[in-house]
Amino acid sequence: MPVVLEVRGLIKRYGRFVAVSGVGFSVARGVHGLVGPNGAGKTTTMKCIVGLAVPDAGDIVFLGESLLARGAHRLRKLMGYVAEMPVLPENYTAEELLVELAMLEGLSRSDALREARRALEEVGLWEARRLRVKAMSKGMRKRLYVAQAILQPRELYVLDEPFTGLDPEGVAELRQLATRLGRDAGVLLSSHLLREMEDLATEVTVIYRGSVVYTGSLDQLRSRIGGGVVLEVEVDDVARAAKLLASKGYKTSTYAGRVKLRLGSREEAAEAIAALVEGGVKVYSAVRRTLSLEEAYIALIVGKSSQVLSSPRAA
Ligand SMILES: Nc1ncnc2c1ncn2[C@@H]1O[C@H](COP(=O)(O)OP(=O)(O)OP(=O)(O)O)[C@@H](O)[C@H]1O
Repeated sequence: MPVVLEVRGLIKRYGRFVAVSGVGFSVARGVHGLVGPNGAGKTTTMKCIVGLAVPDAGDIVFLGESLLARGAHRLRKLMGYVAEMPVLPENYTAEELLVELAMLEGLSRSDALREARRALEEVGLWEARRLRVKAMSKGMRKRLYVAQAILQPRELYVLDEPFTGLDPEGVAELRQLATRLGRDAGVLLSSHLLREMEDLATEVTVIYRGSVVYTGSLDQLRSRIGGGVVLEVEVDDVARAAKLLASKGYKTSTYAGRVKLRLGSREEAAEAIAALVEGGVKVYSAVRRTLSLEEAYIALIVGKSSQVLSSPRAA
């Protein structure tokens, strides 16, 4: 797969604060997920790629050319960008706005109209093409912003948290669109949820506090960290159960009347339950299941499995 974009040792500071600290990854054709919790540095990295922020160090190589070199801005026409919180002029209709933008990109009026209409159809805004931006819902604005990014074929699409503000239908449509775009181009798509990358991205880069903690295939990431097994036990006294299990060397977390622990083997489940019963704890139910991708992701970014178990939302 040819590499479309290579980010090398990217550093970006805001004053003395280092927001991005030596980030490196490469994007080939297809969808590449840029995943990390809030404040990890996803938007800053993307802004450096699309030229809205100037890196302090490192390099960004796009189609074999450094974007930091003189004159490289012409290459940015080959990138489509969807910002996390787009601002659009309120008085334009969807169609007028896209035609203007396409003409700014150098298309003739008739070509601009044709491409604007195609883009409107692709993002599901055809019916709303005569609606003014000010009358649009958040989700419609988001779709319109996606439309401006696909006005012309690009080599790279940079989509910053594109699913935010979209309804489930909008999310499904955008996932399809991203997959379609990824057939002929690189698509760098950010999210704070790794699970959003399932059945979408083939490659992912996970960043945490400005540094890359994983870059590579989603399958490899899954097999590397996703093989864990979790036991959830519903008990009468969670505090006592947690203390008992801790004394046996288990790392636990508790929530909603349950104790959750990570297991190394099947036998450990039986041992843990036996320890609870012998210790006088009433066990109402016990469920053994594999670690979800999201739990594994939290384990990866936090670097220790005990933190995984403390997240009830991950269950
Ligand atoms: N213009 C700025 N000035 C100062 N600090 C900034 C600026 N922009 C971002 N930061 C800081 O840099 C860090 C990374 O921010 P960034 O927006 O890149 O993270 P993110 O991964 O996109 O987060 P989110 O998922 O919340 O959008 C954060 O701590 C943020 O507060």
